Formats: sequence, structure tokens, C-alpha cells
Amino acid sequence: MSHAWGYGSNDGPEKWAASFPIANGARQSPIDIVPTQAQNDPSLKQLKLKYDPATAKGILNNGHSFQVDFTDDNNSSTLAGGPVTGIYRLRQFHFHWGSSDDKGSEHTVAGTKFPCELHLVHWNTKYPNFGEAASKPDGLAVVGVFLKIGPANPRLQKVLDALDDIKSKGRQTTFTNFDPKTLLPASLDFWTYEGSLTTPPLLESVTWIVLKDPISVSPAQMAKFRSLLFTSEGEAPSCMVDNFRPPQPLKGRKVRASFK
Ligand SMILES: CCCSc1c(F)c(F)c(S(=O)(=O)NC)c(F)c1F
Ligand SMILES: [Zn+2]
Repeated sequence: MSHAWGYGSNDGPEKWAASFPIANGARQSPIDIVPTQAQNDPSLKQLKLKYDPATAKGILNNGHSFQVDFTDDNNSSTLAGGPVTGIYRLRQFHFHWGSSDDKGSEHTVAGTKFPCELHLVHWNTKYPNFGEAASKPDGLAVVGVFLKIGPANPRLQKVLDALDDIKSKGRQTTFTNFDPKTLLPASLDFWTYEGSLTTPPLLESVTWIVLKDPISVSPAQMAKFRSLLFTSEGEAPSCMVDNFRPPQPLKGRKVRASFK
């Protein structure tokens, strides 16, 4: 049975629990991060990100967002350190954004919403593949990066220029020689907590690593994100906007900070 889901009034986040009861689980994401309640943990290691641009392979409109996929059959692009044990391989990155610049991020910071949030998805190599890892409590590590309105970000441009070729759901094209490290802020200071996928199947398998510092994005660049469609060619077009889940209950979880 297909569990069709989306971000509209009939199939959006308030309706997901009907098909995915874990939506009301104990470690759901995203959350509102309250810096004054996050405890500095000196035992947290430095985040180690090693990305090989040659592992970038394609860009796809999946009908919920767009994703840049990476070859993950070896340890060329990995995450280690920070809150995790072992080595996690980069699988893909994607974004969530709003219909206007006052919303769009999934995580919020003391209630502040950003216009966009980048997610870099990694899986734990102690498991044989992504699918196996995605079902384990320590299976995934996702780095979240906020995008804040400011000067145009030249490092986003190669990604945004590719969107014309993937306007509608199901469209994909090659996307090679790209280093996702260029999308990160100078500081890798982070907050971390145990959570979930923010889209169905909402699996509670994600160690979240949310960077404190945003990167910039211009209003014109945000308009480029909003030029994508949720819909396939031939369907009545629906603009891909507001593809974010709102913050979920913390349910007793602690958020740790890698910085003072
Ligand atoms: C089985 C899911 C396919 S990979 C994927 C994804 F497509 C996605 F959108 C998110 S997210 O929850 O939205 N952002 C962290 C993930 F975590 C993922 F692992
Ligand atoms: Zn995401």
C-alpha cells in the first residue's frame, strides 16, 4: 500500500501519524534548539568531514525536495568525530525551504526560523548499507546548516543552476565534481541530539549535528529554490515550497553543545 505524503493541508505533517504512527514517537525531529538550555559537553570531539568531489554523481527532484546523490561504495566521503563513534558515509544532501523568507527551516533556534536548511545525510558503516543503517538507532548522522538572507552565496550557484534541468518531480541529471564542504560555514561549532528523519518514514535513527553558524543566501537565490515543482510533468503544477516539518516535542531529550 502506498503511503502518499506531502506538505499540503490533506497530506502534510499533521496527517503523517495516520500512516506513520512513529510521528508521535519519543525522538522525533526537528526540534526548537534553545541555546540557553543546551549544555556544553567537553567530551564531544571535533567534527571530521572528509568529502571527495569525485563522489558527487547526480541531482534529482524527488517530489519532496531535491537531492544531490553521492557514490557511497567506499570511504571517500565521510563524517567522523563530533558526537558519533566510527565512520559514517555521505549518501546525499538536500534542502527544506519556505514560500517566503520568514520560514523554511526545520530546526529553529529559540523560536527563530530561517528561510532554508541544508541536510547532509550520512550512514554508519558498521551496517552493510544505507537501508540497513536507516532502521538502527545509531544508523544515520545528519549535518544541518541554516541558510540566512544576506549576500548571494557563490558556493550555492552550481547547485541552483542545475535546478532548471530538474524542475518537475522525477527529473534528474548528472551532477559531478562538487565538494559539499564548500557549503559549510567557517566554524563547525554544533548542537547535537538524538532524533529522526523529518520526512516519512520518520525513522528514529538520526544523530543530529546542527551547525551554530548559518551560511548566506540571497532573496534571488531563494526564488530559485521556489522555482521547483512538487508535481510531475503533465500534472497541474504545484510550486515546491514550505517542504518543512515544524518542531516536535523534546520529550525529555538533552541537546548538547560543542562550544561554550
Ligand atoms: C529513507 C530516506 C531516504 S534519505 C533521507 C531523506 F531523503 C531525507 F529527506 C531525510 S530528512 O529526514 O528529511 N532530513 C534529515 C533523511 F534523513 C534521509 F536519510
Ligand atoms: Zn532533510
